[in-house]
Amino acid sequence: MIIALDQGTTSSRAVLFDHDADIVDVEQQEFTQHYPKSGWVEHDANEIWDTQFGVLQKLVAANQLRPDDIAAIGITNQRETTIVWNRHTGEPVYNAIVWQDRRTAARCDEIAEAGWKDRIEQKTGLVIDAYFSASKIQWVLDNVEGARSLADAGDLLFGTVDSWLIWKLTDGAVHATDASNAARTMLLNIDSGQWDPELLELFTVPASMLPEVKGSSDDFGVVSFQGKSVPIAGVAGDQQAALFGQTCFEKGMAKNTYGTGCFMLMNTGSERVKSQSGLLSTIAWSIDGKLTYALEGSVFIAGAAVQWLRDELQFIESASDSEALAAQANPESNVVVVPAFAGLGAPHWDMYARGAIFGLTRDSGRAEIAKATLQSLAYQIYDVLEAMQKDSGISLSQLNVDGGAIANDFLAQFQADVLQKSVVRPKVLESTALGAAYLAGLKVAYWTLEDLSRVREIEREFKPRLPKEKIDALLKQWNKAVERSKQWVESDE
Ligand SMILES: Nc1ncnc2c1ncn2[C@@H]1O[C@H](COP(=O)(O)OP(=O)(O)O)[C@@H](O)[C@H]1O
Ligand SMILES: O=P(O)(O)OC[C@H](O)CO
Repeated sequence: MIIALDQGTTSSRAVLFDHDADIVDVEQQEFTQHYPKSGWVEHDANEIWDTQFGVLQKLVAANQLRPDDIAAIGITNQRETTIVWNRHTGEPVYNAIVWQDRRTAARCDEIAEAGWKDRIEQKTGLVIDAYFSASKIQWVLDNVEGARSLADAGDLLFGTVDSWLIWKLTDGAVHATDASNAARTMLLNIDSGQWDPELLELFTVPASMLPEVKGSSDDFGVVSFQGKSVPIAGVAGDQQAALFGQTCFEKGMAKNTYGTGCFMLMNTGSERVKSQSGLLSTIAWSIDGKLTYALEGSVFIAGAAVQWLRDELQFIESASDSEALAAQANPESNVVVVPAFAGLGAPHWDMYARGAIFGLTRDSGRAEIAKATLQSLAYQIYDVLEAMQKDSGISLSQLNVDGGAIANDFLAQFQADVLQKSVVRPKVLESTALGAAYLAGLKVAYWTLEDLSRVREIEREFKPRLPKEKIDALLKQWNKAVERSKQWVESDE
């Protein structure tokens, strides 16, 4: 069997897969989100480790696993989130700065104004935005007392969450990442797959802090377990892992994952596609020294908007209750929610947009707001899919979906309506974990690529039901709402 560790934005999961790629068991634990200031989002890196290791131990105990039962471990993770720790003590010097965190927006503006936009896009495939790790590392070095001098002395290490977990699991023996995660730092040249000295200088990051960049199906060291060694053999950023888990192995195949955010990725093969529409070019995976690229549309807030309904507005007790509440909404309601809580990602890229509710009338209530919130996920994906079809020149006939929030049938049906395309939901919604398991299993010859293409099963296909004229009218309102939420906060706020 293979164990996948899926370290997401809101929870840590350990998933056990058998040889048919069926889930045998899942253990999951949520952890604390810290919002120290408006626009800032942090995690405690030790809590990330404790919850991740805790669910691994629970999985092992619940299934009475012995070392020989586990062919390999795969790791997949929330990407870009930045951890800096001391290589001697193992202690993080600051909380993990989460991908959603906007604190470095002004620094990113400065870099853009200094004329770096095209050069950064050419090297990294990314747009200049606080989303990526580079400006976050610089922030830690510039703002945490003593960090800069420790870094200059070679005492600090940087890692995205995968590197942190690998380092902890191997007792500090391995400081490594894979190419798909490295591509999200804004420090990697995605053509060569190497760290880029010019970008390291721009973001003032000493090369000694950086992890070794390995393949996604590779040797990442071993975990000692009951006196034996279990290999860590697969690592990928969660969105690229989901693309792999959905067996999108061929150029032109795409998936969308509905988790905390939404991330649509299309495999573009061995060629990177330059986006004209605000999408990212990124490394999908690196296998046997061969890089595969993807076009990506990143939407920052998706399932997180449902958490907002649950936690801040307290309209529902659990995320899944949003489906029944939305069903009670007045069908004539024209409420539109723009969940730009962390600015807007693709294709708009506005760090200063903020969330808004439009079209409220005296009879708008919880149900109407819940429905509009779920609809906002589908509209955001419509915008990204349009951009992706334009950039790639490929028209998708259907959308492969996965992730926690697409278990919601209202959302899945509305997504099919908005796109006027079928939405195809696989049996295993945990494509992210599955992808990491596949990458690990391939490395240790537990599976072959042919095995993997055979095992994907569809649970349900949602076909469009609403007429195009109705959708066009809804999209017009959505576009108006998005325009009005842009540039809401000033850059110096
Ligand atoms: N039935 C549901 N309807 C709508 N949203 C849901 C549902 N179940 C989970 N979610 C949302 O999906 C997200 C969890 O999905 P998951 O794939 O576990 O995300 P992540 O990997 O980002 O932590 C949460 O933000 C939650 O609010
Ligand atoms: O934790 P998730 O699944 O929402 O994914 C987060 C992304 O990797 C951020 O880029």
